Amino acid sequence: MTQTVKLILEDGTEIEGQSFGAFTSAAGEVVFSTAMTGYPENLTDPSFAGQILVLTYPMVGNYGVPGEELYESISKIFESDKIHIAGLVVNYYSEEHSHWNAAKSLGDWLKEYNIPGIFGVDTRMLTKKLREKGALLGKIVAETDVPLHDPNLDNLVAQVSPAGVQHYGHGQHKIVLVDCGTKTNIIRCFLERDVELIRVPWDYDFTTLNYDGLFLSNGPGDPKMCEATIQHLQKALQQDKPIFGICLGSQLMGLAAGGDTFKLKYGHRSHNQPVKLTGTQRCYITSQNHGFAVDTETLPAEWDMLFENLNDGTCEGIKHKTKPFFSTQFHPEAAGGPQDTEFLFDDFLKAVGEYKAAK
Ligand SMILES: NC(=O)CC[C@H](N)C(=O)O
Repeated sequence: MTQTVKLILEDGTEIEGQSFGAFTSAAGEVVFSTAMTGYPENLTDPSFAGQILVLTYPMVGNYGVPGEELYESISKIFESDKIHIAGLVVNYYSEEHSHWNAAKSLGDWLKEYNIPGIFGVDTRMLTKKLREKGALLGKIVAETDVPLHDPNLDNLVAQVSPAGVQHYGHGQHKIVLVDCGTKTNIIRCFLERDVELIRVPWDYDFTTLNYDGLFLSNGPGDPKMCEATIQHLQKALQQDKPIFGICLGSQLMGLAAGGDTFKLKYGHRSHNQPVKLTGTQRCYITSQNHGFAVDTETLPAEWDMLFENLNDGTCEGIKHKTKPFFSTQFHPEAAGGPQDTEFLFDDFLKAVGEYKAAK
Protein backbone atom coordinates (compact mmCIF):
# COMPACT_ATOMS: atom_id res chain seq x y z
CA MET A 1 0.00 0.00 0.00
CA THR A 2 1.51 3.31 -1.02
CA GLN A 3 0.42 6.79 0.03
CA THR A 4 -0.17 9.69 -2.32
CA VAL A 5 2.18 12.69 -2.17
CA LYS A 6 2.57 15.76 -4.34
CA LEU A 7 5.49 17.47 -6.01
CA ILE A 8 4.74 21.22 -6.20
CA LEU A 9 6.93 23.64 -8.16
CA GLU A 10 7.27 27.41 -7.78
CA ASP A 11 5.66 27.92 -11.21
CA GLY A 12 2.43 26.37 -9.90
CA THR A 13 2.94 22.88 -11.38
CA GLU A 14 1.45 20.15 -9.16
CA ILE A 15 2.24 16.52 -9.84
CA GLU A 16 0.69 13.68 -7.89
CA GLY A 17 2.72 10.56 -7.20
CA GLN A 18 3.29 7.80 -4.68
CA SER A 19 5.44 8.04 -1.58
CA PHE A 20 8.56 5.93 -1.00
CA GLY A 21 11.26 6.55 1.59
CA ALA A 22 10.04 8.78 4.44
CA PHE A 23 6.41 9.91 4.35
CA THR A 24 7.25 13.53 5.11
CA SER A 25 7.38 16.93 3.39
CA ALA A 26 10.53 18.73 2.21
CA ALA A 27 11.42 21.79 0.14
CA GLY A 28 14.46 22.54 -2.00
CA GLU A 29 15.79 23.40 -5.43
CA VAL A 30 14.55 20.90 -8.02
CA VAL A 31 17.37 19.73 -10.30
CA PHE A 32 17.71 16.78 -12.66
CA SER A 33 20.46 14.27 -13.30
CA THR A 34 20.63 12.19 -16.46
CA ALA A 35 23.13 9.69 -15.00
CA MET A 36 21.86 6.15 -15.54
CA THR A 37 23.34 4.69 -12.34
CA GLY A 38 25.00 5.89 -9.14
CA TYR A 39 22.22 6.82 -6.72
CA PRO A 40 24.20 5.56 -3.66
CA GLU A 41 27.02 7.94 -4.65
CA ASN A 42 24.82 10.88 -5.70
CA LEU A 43 22.55 10.82 -2.65
CA THR A 44 25.55 10.90 -0.28
CA ASP A 45 27.45 13.58 -2.24
CA PRO A 46 27.30 16.69 0.02
CA SER A 47 27.13 18.87 -3.13
CA PHE A 48 23.46 17.87 -3.42
CA ALA A 49 22.52 19.37 -0.03
CA GLY A 50 19.27 21.31 -0.27
CA GLN A 51 18.30 19.84 -3.64
CA ILE A 52 15.33 17.74 -4.68
CA LEU A 53 16.86 15.41 -7.21
CA VAL A 54 14.96 14.20 -10.28
CA LEU A 55 16.50 11.11 -11.89
CA THR A 56 15.71 10.83 -15.59
CA TYR A 57 16.69 7.16 -15.79
CA PRO A 58 13.23 5.55 -15.66
CA MET A 59 13.76 2.63 -13.26
CA VAL A 60 15.42 3.40 -9.94
CA GLY A 61 16.14 1.24 -6.93
CA ASN A 62 16.56 -2.09 -8.73
CA TYR A 63 20.09 -2.65 -7.44
CA GLY A 64 19.29 -1.63 -3.85
CA VAL A 65 21.82 0.05 -1.59
CA PRO A 66 25.16 -1.50 -0.57
CA GLY A 67 26.16 -2.12 3.04
CA GLU A 68 28.74 0.16 4.63
CA GLU A 69 32.44 -0.75 4.75
CA LEU A 70 35.25 1.42 6.07
CA TYR A 71 38.58 2.33 4.50
CA GLU A 72 41.09 4.29 6.67
CA SER A 73 38.14 5.38 8.89
CA ILE A 74 36.18 6.80 5.94
CA SER A 75 33.42 5.13 3.96
CA LYS A 76 34.60 2.76 1.27
CA ILE A 77 31.22 2.76 -0.42
CA PHE A 78 29.46 6.09 0.05
CA GLU A 79 30.54 9.66 -0.66
CA SER A 80 29.91 10.86 2.92
CA ASP A 81 28.32 9.51 6.08
CA LYS A 82 24.70 10.41 5.27
CA ILE A 83 22.14 11.21 2.58
CA HIS A 84 22.34 14.89 1.62
CA ILE A 85 19.56 15.39 -0.93
CA ALA A 86 16.34 17.01 0.31
CA GLY A 87 14.10 14.67 -1.70
CA LEU A 88 14.10 12.21 -4.59
CA VAL A 89 11.82 12.13 -7.66
CA VAL A 90 11.66 9.09 -9.92
CA ASN A 91 9.46 7.58 -12.56
CA TYR A 92 9.36 3.93 -11.56
CA TYR A 93 10.57 2.88 -8.11
CA SER A 94 11.62 -0.74 -8.14
CA GLU A 95 10.44 -2.15 -4.82
CA GLU A 96 12.24 -5.41 -5.54
CA HIS A 97 16.01 -5.10 -5.63
CA SER A 98 18.75 -7.56 -6.45
CA HIS A 99 22.50 -7.08 -6.41
CA TRP A 100 25.45 -9.01 -4.95
CA ASN A 101 26.31 -6.26 -2.46
CA ALA A 102 22.84 -4.87 -1.74
CA ALA A 103 22.10 -4.63 2.00
CA LYS A 104 18.79 -2.76 1.89
CA SER A 105 16.28 -1.13 -0.41
CA LEU A 106 16.52 2.47 -1.59
CA GLY A 107 13.19 3.22 0.12
CA ASP A 108 14.38 1.88 3.49
CA TRP A 109 17.64 3.81 3.17
CA LEU A 110 15.75 7.08 2.53
CA LYS A 111 13.55 6.33 5.55
CA GLU A 112 16.63 5.97 7.78
CA TYR A 113 17.53 9.60 7.02
CA ASN A 114 13.92 10.85 6.94
CA ILE A 115 14.17 11.84 3.27
CA PRO A 116 11.01 11.71 1.14
CA GLY A 117 10.83 10.11 -2.29
CA ILE A 118 8.04 10.35 -4.86
CA PHE A 119 7.52 7.92 -7.74
CA GLY A 120 5.06 7.62 -10.58
CA VAL A 121 6.17 11.03 -11.86
CA ASP A 122 6.51 11.76 -15.59
CA THR A 123 10.18 12.69 -15.18
CA ARG A 124 10.54 13.33 -18.93
CA MET A 125 7.90 16.07 -18.83
CA LEU A 126 9.39 17.43 -15.59
CA THR A 127 12.92 17.54 -17.01
CA LYS A 128 11.73 19.34 -20.15
CA LYS A 129 10.11 21.93 -17.88
CA LEU A 130 13.33 22.36 -15.85
CA ARG A 131 15.32 22.71 -19.07
CA GLU A 132 12.98 25.38 -20.41
CA LYS A 133 12.47 27.37 -17.22
CA GLY A 134 15.73 26.53 -15.44
CA ALA A 135 16.07 24.89 -12.03
CA LEU A 136 12.94 25.69 -9.97
CA LEU A 137 12.22 25.74 -6.28
CA GLY A 138 9.85 22.99 -5.26
CA LYS A 139 8.59 20.75 -2.50
CA ILE A 140 7.40 17.24 -1.92
CA VAL A 141 4.27 17.49 0.20
CA ALA A 142 2.99 14.57 2.29
CA GLU A 143 0.60 15.41 5.14
CA THR A 144 1.70 18.89 6.18
CA ASP A 145 2.62 21.67 3.80
CA VAL A 146 6.04 23.34 4.00
CA PRO A 147 7.12 26.71 2.52
CA LEU A 148 9.30 26.84 -0.59
CA HIS A 149 12.92 27.47 0.28
CA ASP A 150 15.93 28.51 -1.82
CA PRO A 151 18.94 26.57 -0.46
CA ASN A 152 21.34 28.78 -2.43
CA LEU A 153 20.65 31.58 0.05
CA ASP A 154 22.03 29.42 2.89
CA ASN A 155 25.66 28.77 3.74
CA LEU A 156 25.33 25.06 2.96
CA VAL A 157 29.09 24.56 3.04
CA ALA A 158 29.17 25.53 6.72
CA GLN A 159 26.49 22.88 7.31
CA VAL A 160 28.33 19.99 5.64
CA SER A 161 31.97 20.85 6.41
CA PRO A 162 33.55 18.97 9.35
CA ALA A 163 34.03 20.63 12.73
CA GLY A 164 37.69 19.75 13.21
CA VAL A 165 40.95 18.76 11.54
CA GLN A 166 41.58 15.12 10.61
CA HIS A 167 44.74 13.37 9.42
CA TYR A 168 44.90 10.38 7.06
CA GLY A 169 47.60 8.26 5.48
CA HIS A 170 51.39 8.32 5.37
CA GLY A 171 53.17 9.50 2.28
CA GLN A 172 55.87 11.83 1.10
CA HIS A 173 53.52 14.64 0.00
CA LYS A 174 51.69 16.59 2.66
CA ILE A 175 48.40 17.76 1.15
CA VAL A 176 45.88 20.05 2.85
CA LEU A 177 42.33 19.23 1.77
CA VAL A 178 39.94 22.12 2.40
CA ASP A 179 36.70 20.25 3.04
CA CYS A 180 33.73 22.26 1.79
CA GLY A 181 31.70 19.04 1.57
CA THR A 182 34.22 16.65 0.07
CA LYS A 183 33.27 13.39 -1.58
CA THR A 184 35.11 10.51 0.09
CA ASN A 185 36.39 9.28 -3.25
CA ILE A 186 38.59 12.37 -3.40
CA ILE A 187 40.15 11.22 -0.10
CA ARG A 188 40.45 7.66 -1.46
CA CYS A 189 42.11 8.96 -4.66
CA PHE A 190 44.73 10.76 -2.55
CA LEU A 191 45.28 7.85 -0.16
CA GLU A 192 45.90 5.48 -3.08
CA ARG A 193 48.83 7.76 -3.90
CA ASP A 194 51.91 8.84 -1.92
CA VAL A 195 50.09 11.30 0.30
CA GLU A 196 49.61 12.35 3.89
CA LEU A 197 46.28 14.19 4.01
CA ILE A 198 45.29 16.96 6.40
CA ARG A 199 41.54 17.50 6.09
CA VAL A 200 40.47 20.91 7.41
CA PRO A 201 37.11 22.71 7.76
CA TRP A 202 36.03 25.18 5.03
CA ASP A 203 36.89 28.27 7.14
CA TYR A 204 40.13 26.95 8.69
CA ASP A 205 43.16 29.18 8.21
CA PHE A 206 45.31 26.60 6.42
CA THR A 207 47.87 29.28 5.51
CA THR A 208 49.39 28.72 8.96
CA LEU A 209 50.02 25.01 8.24
CA ASN A 210 53.13 23.41 6.85
CA TYR A 211 52.13 21.60 3.63
CA ASP A 212 53.34 20.79 0.10
CA GLY A 213 50.12 21.16 -1.88
CA LEU A 214 46.62 22.51 -1.40
CA PHE A 215 43.40 20.84 -2.51
CA LEU A 216 39.95 22.50 -2.63
CA SER A 217 36.98 20.17 -2.53
CA ASN A 218 33.56 20.08 -4.12
CA GLY A 219 30.61 21.33 -2.06
CA PRO A 220 27.01 22.53 -2.09
CA GLY A 221 25.39 25.86 -2.90
CA ASP A 222 26.59 29.19 -4.19
CA PRO A 223 30.43 29.48 -4.11
CA LYS A 224 30.13 33.16 -3.12
CA MET A 225 28.92 32.00 0.32
CA CYS A 226 32.45 30.72 1.11
CA GLU A 227 34.02 34.08 1.92
CA ALA A 228 36.42 32.71 4.54
CA THR A 229 37.77 30.06 2.14
CA ILE A 230 38.20 32.65 -0.62
CA GLN A 231 40.17 34.95 1.71
CA HIS A 232 42.54 32.18 2.78
CA LEU A 233 42.89 31.06 -0.80
CA GLN A 234 43.87 34.55 -1.91
CA LYS A 235 46.87 34.31 0.42
CA ALA A 236 47.79 30.88 -0.98
CA LEU A 237 47.65 32.28 -4.52
CA GLN A 238 50.44 34.71 -3.57
CA GLN A 239 52.74 31.71 -3.04
CA ASP A 240 53.96 29.04 -5.47
CA LYS A 241 52.75 25.86 -3.77
CA PRO A 242 50.60 23.74 -6.13
CA ILE A 243 46.82 24.10 -5.81
CA PHE A 244 44.15 21.83 -7.30
CA GLY A 245 40.40 22.41 -7.02
CA ILE A 246 37.41 20.30 -8.02
CA CYS A 247 33.92 21.67 -8.79
CA LEU A 248 33.12 24.12 -5.93
CA GLY A 249 36.91 24.18 -5.48
CA SER A 250 37.26 25.37 -9.09
CA GLN A 251 34.69 28.11 -8.53
CA LEU A 252 36.49 29.22 -5.35
CA MET A 253 39.78 29.34 -7.25
CA GLY A 254 38.11 31.53 -9.91
CA LEU A 255 36.67 33.88 -7.29
CA ALA A 256 39.93 34.11 -5.33
CA ALA A 257 41.78 34.85 -8.56
CA GLY A 258 39.52 37.86 -9.08
CA GLY A 259 37.04 36.32 -11.53
CA ASP A 260 33.29 35.90 -11.18
CA THR A 261 30.87 32.96 -11.07
CA PHE A 262 27.27 32.76 -12.27
CA LYS A 263 24.35 30.37 -11.93
CA LEU A 264 23.76 28.09 -14.90
CA LYS A 265 20.18 27.81 -16.14
CA TYR A 266 19.72 24.18 -15.09
CA GLY A 267 23.27 22.97 -14.42
CA HIS A 268 25.20 19.88 -15.50
CA ARG A 269 24.39 16.65 -13.71
CA SER A 270 25.31 13.43 -15.49
CA HIS A 271 28.08 10.95 -16.20
CA ASN A 272 28.60 11.83 -19.86
CA GLN A 273 29.52 15.52 -20.06
CA PRO A 274 32.07 16.12 -22.85
CA VAL A 275 34.90 18.54 -22.06
CA LYS A 276 37.73 19.68 -24.33
CA LEU A 277 41.24 20.37 -23.08
CA THR A 278 42.18 23.90 -24.16
CA GLY A 279 44.72 24.08 -26.96
CA THR A 280 44.04 20.50 -28.09
CA GLN A 281 41.31 18.52 -29.85
CA ARG A 282 41.30 16.11 -26.92
CA CYS A 283 37.89 15.40 -25.41
CA TYR A 284 37.11 13.61 -22.16
CA ILE A 285 33.77 12.25 -20.98
CA THR A 286 33.25 13.40 -17.41
CA SER A 287 31.07 13.06 -14.34
CA GLN A 288 29.42 16.32 -13.30
CA ASN A 289 27.12 17.79 -10.69
CA HIS A 290 27.02 21.57 -10.56
CA GLY A 291 24.69 24.52 -10.93
CA PHE A 292 27.26 27.35 -11.01
CA ALA A 293 30.24 28.05 -13.26
CA VAL A 294 33.22 30.38 -13.53
CA ASP A 295 32.63 33.19 -16.04
CA THR A 296 35.68 32.80 -18.27
CA GLU A 297 35.35 36.38 -19.54
CA THR A 298 36.04 37.71 -16.04
CA LEU A 299 39.28 35.79 -15.46
CA PRO A 300 42.38 37.98 -14.95
CA ALA A 301 45.02 37.94 -17.70
CA GLU A 302 47.29 35.50 -15.87
CA TRP A 303 44.59 32.79 -15.97
CA ASP A 304 43.27 30.58 -18.81
CA MET A 305 40.31 28.29 -19.26
CA LEU A 306 41.71 24.74 -18.91
CA PHE A 307 38.67 22.73 -20.12
CA GLU A 308 35.54 23.76 -22.01
CA ASN A 309 32.14 22.04 -21.90
CA LEU A 310 31.33 20.93 -25.45
CA ASN A 311 27.56 21.06 -24.89
CA ASP A 312 27.26 24.70 -23.87
CA GLY A 313 30.77 26.20 -24.08
CA THR A 314 30.96 26.97 -20.35
CA CYS A 315 34.13 26.84 -18.28
CA GLU A 316 35.08 23.35 -17.04
CA GLY A 317 38.29 24.32 -15.27
CA ILE A 318 40.92 27.03 -15.05
CA LYS A 319 44.71 27.20 -14.97
CA HIS A 320 47.25 29.80 -13.96
CA LYS A 321 49.59 30.66 -16.83
CA THR A 322 52.82 30.42 -14.84
CA LYS A 323 52.11 28.95 -11.39
CA PRO A 324 51.05 25.33 -10.62
CA PHE A 325 47.39 26.20 -9.92
CA PHE A 326 44.61 24.39 -11.80
CA SER A 327 41.06 23.21 -11.32
CA THR A 328 38.26 21.24 -12.91
CA GLN A 329 34.54 21.94 -12.80
CA PHE A 330 33.93 18.22 -13.45
CA HIS A 331 34.76 15.31 -11.14
CA PRO A 332 38.04 13.46 -11.92
CA GLU A 333 37.32 11.27 -8.86
CA ALA A 334 34.08 10.11 -10.56
CA ALA A 335 32.00 8.09 -8.02
CA GLY A 336 29.80 7.63 -9.92
CA GLY A 337 30.72 7.96 -13.53
CA PRO A 338 33.74 7.58 -15.80
CA GLN A 339 37.21 7.46 -14.26
CA ASP A 340 38.97 8.70 -17.40
CA THR A 341 40.33 11.90 -15.83
CA GLU A 342 41.66 10.45 -12.55
CA PHE A 343 45.16 11.08 -13.93
CA LEU A 344 44.68 14.71 -12.87
CA PHE A 345 45.45 13.64 -9.28
CA ASP A 346 48.79 12.32 -10.61
CA ASP A 347 49.37 15.58 -12.52
CA PHE A 348 48.77 17.53 -9.30
CA LEU A 349 51.11 15.34 -7.24
CA LYS A 350 53.74 15.57 -9.98
CA ALA A 351 53.51 19.37 -9.69
CA VAL A 352 53.89 19.00 -5.92
CA GLY A 353 57.02 16.84 -6.41
CA GLU A 354 58.48 19.38 -8.84
CA TYR A 355 57.75 22.26 -6.46
CA LYS A 356 59.54 20.45 -3.64
CA ALA A 357 62.50 19.51 -5.85
CA ALA A 358 62.90 23.12 -6.98
CA LYS A 359 62.81 24.39 -3.41
N1 LIG B 1 29.72 19.42 -7.01
C1 LIG B 1 30.01 20.66 -6.62
O1 LIG B 1 31.03 20.93 -6.00
C2 LIG B 1 28.98 21.72 -6.92
C3 LIG B 1 29.51 23.11 -6.78
C4 LIG B 1 28.41 24.16 -6.63
N2 LIG B 1 27.66 23.95 -5.45
C5 LIG B 1 27.53 24.15 -7.86
O2 LIG B 1 26.42 23.68 -7.81
O3 LIG B 1 27.94 24.60 -8.89
